[in-house]
Amino acid sequence: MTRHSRPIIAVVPAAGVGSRMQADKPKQYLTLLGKTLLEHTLEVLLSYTPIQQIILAVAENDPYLDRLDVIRQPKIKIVQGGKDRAGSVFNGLKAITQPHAWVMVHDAARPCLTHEDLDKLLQIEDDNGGILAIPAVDTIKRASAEKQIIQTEDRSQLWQAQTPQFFRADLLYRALQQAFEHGLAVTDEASAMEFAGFRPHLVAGRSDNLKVTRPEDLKLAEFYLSRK
Ligand SMILES: Nc1ccn([C@@H]2O[C@H](COP(=O)(O)OP(=O)(O)OP(=O)(O)O)[C@@H](O)[C@H]2O)c(=O)n1
Ligand SMILES: C[C@](O)(CO)[C@H](O)COP(=O)(O)O
Repeated sequence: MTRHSRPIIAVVPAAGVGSRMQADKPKQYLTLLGKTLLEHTLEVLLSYTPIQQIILAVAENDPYLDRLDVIRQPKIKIVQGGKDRAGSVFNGLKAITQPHAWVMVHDAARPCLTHEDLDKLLQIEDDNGGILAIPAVDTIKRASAEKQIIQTEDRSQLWQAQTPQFFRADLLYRALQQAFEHGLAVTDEASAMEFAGFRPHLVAGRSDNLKVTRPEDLKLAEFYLSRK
């Protein structure tokens, strides 16, 4: 199976409530430049031709999804999300039917992703897979439970993980299963793959591929999208 012949499937976890956003609806349905955050994210993936299918994991009884025309695109398949992000991703993986597929897991909350970064990720072809990430640019502090700064970390080898995270779908499925069985708290796919013994590659991404998480992130994301 060469790099160019493997099926590429995107799994988009979009079943969160966005509690840190403190908004009146889940953040993926907040509007930027006249479209929801989810529409922006899906449009980036739909327009990236190497992606053959998008599996979208949404909350059970999501009352917003049906209002979006984009979800009726034939490339998009809807599945029910899980109790946490990893559960939503796992449900998405279960819906992949293509043998030898590779999966790009991308947060619905990251609408500013570029095809330029996707191209970089697509260069990965060994079973370790890889993720977009940015090197730490601030001084990093480790704080005690009382949030008192107790020490400064060496940031020279620290990176902030982003998404997409790109792996062979079958290997990621098994790695997540193993992580769940061992009660591992999985906040990204790479942590499950590392637990399974793989060494995912770090691919330097753009710092504007932010995850919209807190209220102030929305205007920043809108600014980045306006420059596209
Ligand atoms: N049970 C969940 C929880 C999160 N997500 C998705 O995972 C992505 C990244 O998670 P995060 O930014 O934490 O989103 P939320 O969990 O919605 O935010 P919060 O933690 O502030 O509630 C988001 O696109 C979110 O919709 C998901 O699919 N299923
Ligand atoms: C997957 C991720 O975006 C990589 O940084 C991050 O772990 C998601 O964390 P969240 O708390 O679920 O937003």
